[in-house]
Amino acid sequence: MSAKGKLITLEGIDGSGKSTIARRLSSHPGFSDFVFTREPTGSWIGEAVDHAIHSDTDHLAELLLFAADHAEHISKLIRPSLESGRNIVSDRYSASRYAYQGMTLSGRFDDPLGWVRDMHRGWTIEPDLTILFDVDPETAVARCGSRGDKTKFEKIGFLTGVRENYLRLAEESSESFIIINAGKSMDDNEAEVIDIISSFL
Ligand SMILES: Nc1ncnc2c1ncn2[C@@H]1O[C@H](COP(=O)(O)OP(=O)(O)O)[C@@H](O)[C@H]1O
Ligand SMILES: Cc1cn([C@H]2C[C@H](O)[C@@H](COP(=O)(O)OP(=O)(O)O)O2)c(=O)[nH]c1=O
Repeated sequence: MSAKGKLITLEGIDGSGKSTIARRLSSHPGFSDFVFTREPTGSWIGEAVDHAIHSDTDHLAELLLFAADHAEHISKLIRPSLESGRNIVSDRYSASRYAYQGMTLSGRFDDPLGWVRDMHRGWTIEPDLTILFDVDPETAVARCGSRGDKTKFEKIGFLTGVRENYLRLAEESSESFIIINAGKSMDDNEAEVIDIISSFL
């Protein structure tokens, strides 16, 4: 039986440049045997999530859709790929929920980030490594300026809170988080991420 694969996740606020790097890695020869995936997924539940984030859906309902998409992602792709020894890079994963829904649900729970994290316990698969693309929200929003599929989350004030949540997560799980300064060029970000993943594996 082959050894278990590793789960590496890319996280950060909208416009931090994760998807650009995921796309570059997926065509890099050193990553040809990796599984590349993302959340929200392309499943029908992911489509429902997409509907939620482009409307004024109740925030708890929205969290539960994201979580349902995560459960489907784990059972259909993440667990089988890891068990067959494949390494995975996922553009967003559970920490997106802790950071974003930790913001949307503020006012509804005393510690929304902690509440959302707790509701994943017992069924999620924790990443082996999370690379946090840290960038200031002004830069991130400016980068997103021209893109057509803007979500309701791409606002400086909101993303400032999401960034704080990510930094809290990184501090609380420092053994599995690496923070990069994603304000650099795409080439520099790519080189740094390749270095991090190569030394991790
Ligand atoms: N390091 C960078 N410097 C300048 N622009 C960038 C950089 N990384 C990504 N971009 C641009 O910013 C926008 C958002 O990037 P994207 O990778 O989709 O971010 P994310 O997936 O984190 O939301 C895209 O138009 C992309 O071309
Ligand atoms: C996975 C996930 C994403 N999100 C947010 C982050 C994004 O604003 C949006 C996903 O849209 P997407 O177009 O995938 O954004 P990006 O290119 O920045 O990754 O949903 C959550 O709020 N919770 C989650 O659990």
